[in-house]
Amino acid sequence: MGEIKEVASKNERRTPQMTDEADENEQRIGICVGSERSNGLGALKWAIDTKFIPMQGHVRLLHVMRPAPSLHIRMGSKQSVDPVTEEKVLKFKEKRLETAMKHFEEYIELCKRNKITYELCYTENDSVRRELVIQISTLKITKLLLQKSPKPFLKRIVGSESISSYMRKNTPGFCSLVVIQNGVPMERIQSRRTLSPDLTLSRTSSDRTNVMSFSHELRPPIDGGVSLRRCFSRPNSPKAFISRTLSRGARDDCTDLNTGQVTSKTEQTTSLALSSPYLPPVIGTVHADSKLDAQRSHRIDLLQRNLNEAELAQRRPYRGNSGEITFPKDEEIVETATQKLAGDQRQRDAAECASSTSFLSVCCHQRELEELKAWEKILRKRLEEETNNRIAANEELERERRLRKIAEETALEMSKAASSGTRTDHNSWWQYSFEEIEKATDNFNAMNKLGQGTYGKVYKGILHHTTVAIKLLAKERNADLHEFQTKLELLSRLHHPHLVMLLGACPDKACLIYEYMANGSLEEQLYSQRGTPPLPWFIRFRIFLEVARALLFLHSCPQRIVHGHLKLRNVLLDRGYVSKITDIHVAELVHISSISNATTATETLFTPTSAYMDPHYLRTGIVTCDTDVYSLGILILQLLTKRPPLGIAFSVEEALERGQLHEMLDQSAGPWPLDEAMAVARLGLKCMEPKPKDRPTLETGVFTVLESIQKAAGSSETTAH
Ligand SMILES: Nc1ncnc2c1ncn2[C@@H]1O[C@H](COP(=O)(O)OP(=O)(O)OP(=O)(O)O)[C@@H](O)[C@H]1O
Repeated sequence: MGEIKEVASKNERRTPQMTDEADENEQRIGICVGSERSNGLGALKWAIDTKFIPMQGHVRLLHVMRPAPSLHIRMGSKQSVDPVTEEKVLKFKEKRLETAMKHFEEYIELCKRNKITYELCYTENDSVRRELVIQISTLKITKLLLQKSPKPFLKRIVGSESISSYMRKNTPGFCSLVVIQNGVPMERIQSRRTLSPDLTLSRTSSDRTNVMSFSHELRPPIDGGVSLRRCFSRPNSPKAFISRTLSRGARDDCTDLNTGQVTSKTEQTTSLALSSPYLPPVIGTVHADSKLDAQRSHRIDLLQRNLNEAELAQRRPYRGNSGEITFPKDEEIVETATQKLAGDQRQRDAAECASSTSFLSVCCHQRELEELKAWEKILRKRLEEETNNRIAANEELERERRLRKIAEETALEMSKAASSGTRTDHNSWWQYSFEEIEKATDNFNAMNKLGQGTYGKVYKGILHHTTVAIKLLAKERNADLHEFQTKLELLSRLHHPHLVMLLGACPDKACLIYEYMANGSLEEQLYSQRGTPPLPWFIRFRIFLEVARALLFLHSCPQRIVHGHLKLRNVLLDRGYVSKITDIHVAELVHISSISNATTATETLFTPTSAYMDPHYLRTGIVTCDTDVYSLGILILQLLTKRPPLGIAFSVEEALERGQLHEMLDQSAGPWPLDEAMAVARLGLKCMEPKPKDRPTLETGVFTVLESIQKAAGSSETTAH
């Protein structure tokens, strides 16, 4: 506050008369100081930065506060005075003024830094916007800067008109309005209203309360009343100000407790005007010294009035103790009048204190209640959402716990089964209803369709907040329920990092639910069908090994599972391009006898893809684990060359013989390490030997080569990341 005084003292040169008598051509800039810190400060900054306010210029900072509500108390009515309440009022008013002054602090600091003189115009009115228009007229503001702020929470709910739009419509013609938003002027409006400054002084009936008692002669501000305007050229200490306002006359406005509306009582005001001269409509700079003088003079006015009253009442002769008729002495009259004045004043202040405190609390409570109700609504909604989320999360957790338990039990049983050769009938897959599947796929919405294979359509879906792939098997493939469930039992127990996991099923409608593989099939990636960049050679090297590991796992299961139709489309890639084999629901049906290590496939159970098919199987109809090795050979050569399976072995063999393999390699995979590529190409050809006995075994022949080339691939992949 000290600093404020220092700056403000520079303004003492500007008297109200000076302000009022300023040159008609002078630009009078006003800035609306909102109750939020951001609301107006940006406008001032803009005005300074753009020299809208010239160097050593002058600005009027207009801040309107809503008045403290109060009750009308009839003068002279008897009220018991509670000294504590008086103190409360004092504190309340002190706080209020401090609040008002705080709004100005940063503005003053900014003006001071930029050598701009200022006037602080603090007024109170129920309608901030209307008061601003009145201020424009009164202060003859020619340019008003208004910072547009985002609609506050309650305003949004209530949907009331913003100050800026009101000002757009009501700013007097002589004043142009500049609306600043986000530090830039959004609009410059020369109002269409053509009212002269004087005409715009006319107020509405509710404003009149505060204006009709204004005097054109310069009278001091006595009342800090509900809508009375105050202007400071320098901030007085709140205490000093409060003591002034507390010594004022009675209020001229009444408040309806039911509506909370402050209304005027003309009769009351008129009588008050005699004793409570208000600030003149010409708002200029009023110095603290002159205010103090004025205050003193006002007190004398009051005293004078009381003296007159007392004199009238007491000038009557009275009978003394001795029985003689005497007239009261002057000192006695003065004494009585002074006592009456003090008594009246105490009574008024106490009454006002009690009423304003109670009404204030009613109003505050009403407002708080409204806000609280709005908040309560929002919080209730949030609480509901959070409760639902928590319930869903708990359910999911519970389900996962159950699944984990099942998985653990299954693993235990499997290991037991592996050692004892027995099978368990315990379900290890999660069962979903068809309604759940429909909901998960949005009724099998075409947008969710991932593809279609020999056995049915595949959809993307969300089950329990998890993305899954749902394979809806074609009807004719729907085996009897018991058989289907038996298959599921086996498939769901196949857990391997390079096998697509079967998460569950809907046996009634033959739906299989798999983990979702975000990067689709190897075929889609190799031919960039998803618009993704080509797979680099080192990822392809890694995939060879991953697929071989998955095959070895299947072949090593107690039931010895042959995949039977391994191909690019049956190898899927997850988000991190880790490959996993899918579609083993057909292969699992082929149980290889532990004695012969071979079985005959029936047409319905085993439908190989011809180009990938092992010639041995085509010749004999017997599938063995070597059948998968043959398919792996084709897959390797395809990933090296990006060529179709038919005739691929012949082409690669020839290229190798000519020492021209590099011509065959898929150049989009990047610079292949040639030695490693040749080693893999040879391995692929070996896997494709027509006779199974000439093919390498996975454990020895295949892994030896694939693992040896991984070093080159591994270091390149690490560098690529
Ligand atoms: N788990 C999955 N995650 C993501 N996409 C998948 C998944 N399973 C299948 N797809 C997509 O659905 C397509 C069809 O798969 P599906 O297994 O039904 O047929 P296919 O393997 O392409 O052909 P076929 O049945 O003849 O072997 C795949 O190409 C793939 O793009």
